[in-house]
Amino acid sequence: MIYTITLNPSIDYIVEVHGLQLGELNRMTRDLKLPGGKGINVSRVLKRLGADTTAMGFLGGFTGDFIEGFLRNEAINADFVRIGGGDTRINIKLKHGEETEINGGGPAITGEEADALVEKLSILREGDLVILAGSLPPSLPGDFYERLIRKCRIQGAEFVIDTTGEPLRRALAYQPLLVKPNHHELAELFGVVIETREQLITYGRRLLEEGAQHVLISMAGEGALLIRGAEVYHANVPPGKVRNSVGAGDSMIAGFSGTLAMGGDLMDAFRAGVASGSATAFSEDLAERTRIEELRPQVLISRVE
Ligand SMILES: Nc1ncnc2c1ncn2[C@@H]1O[C@H](COP(=O)(O)OP(=O)(O)O)[C@@H](O)[C@H]1O
Ligand SMILES: O=P(O)(O)OC[C@H]1O[C@](O)(COP(=O)(O)O)[C@@H](O)[C@@H]1O
Repeated sequence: MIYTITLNPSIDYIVEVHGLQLGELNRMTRDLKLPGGKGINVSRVLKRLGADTTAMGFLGGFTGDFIEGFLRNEAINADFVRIGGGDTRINIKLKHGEETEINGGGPAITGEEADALVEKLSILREGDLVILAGSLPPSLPGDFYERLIRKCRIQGAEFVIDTTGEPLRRALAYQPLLVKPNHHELAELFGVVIETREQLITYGRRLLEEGAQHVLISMAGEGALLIRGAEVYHANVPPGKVRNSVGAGDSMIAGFSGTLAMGGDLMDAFRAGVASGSATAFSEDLAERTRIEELRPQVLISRVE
């Protein structure tokens, strides 16, 4: 069974404004509300790829109700801790020729609510996969991901983690099946400027040395690198018109992890990851299966080292 954990879900409020004028009244030319947060996006894409998951994390208020209802409509199992201290955040995705994102901090979560989520993980069994993804709401302690990971390990489950900074760093020692920084997050993690593919590989390898089993470095329209042991592979992205890159990284994690979990080999997983990421970048909402299947054969993988 695959579980996703989103500690800080969101409603993604996608707003399009032509000719945005700061300091003036602007009218939306289009808007759309979607459930968001990294683990929730992974659950939605995995459902489309034919894998059932249970989505977990924290939800609160009317925004939490919206997300639960949306997941129910898509027949995705949800087992969230309901919080009393505020509404799940609303993240603004402003399309004005470019994409500008304004993400909320997140509601207050009490110690008891945090404990309740850890307790829910007692359901995990050997062979399960847990995908932990997204930012930590500010009210949770910095080591909360580590607490969840320790619980996964005690229960015998594998885990994937997609977060940034110190929580990602600390997760490495527990040997995640996959980490997927984008090129900016990798540079930020090591406090360096990265300008070449060689530098990406050097710092990607450090994540392996610190414990990760596989490292995917996503580079938006430039494709991705996969590092495992001494091997390094590059994948291009297929051609297409970019409509919405929000959720592209989450879709990549879903395609990669889902393929491995369903018994596919590493190159199948890499190809599915890139095709899923690009299919989302070329769609309004997250990618549909048909689009992913259409792009899959167009992803060309080459061994770099
Ligand atoms: N502009 C794009 N054109 C084609 N594919 C894209 C584009 N942006 C993202 N993707 C696909 O999605 C994957 C993840 O995107 P990226 O933006 O690097 O991740 P994140 O959303 O985590 O920042 C990329 O490796 C690629 O396969
Ligand atoms: O938890 P964070 O880092 O604030 O990110 C949350 C945001 O990331 C998303 O999950 C999209 O992530 P990606 O574009 O990296 O795939 C949005 O749905 C959400 O608004």
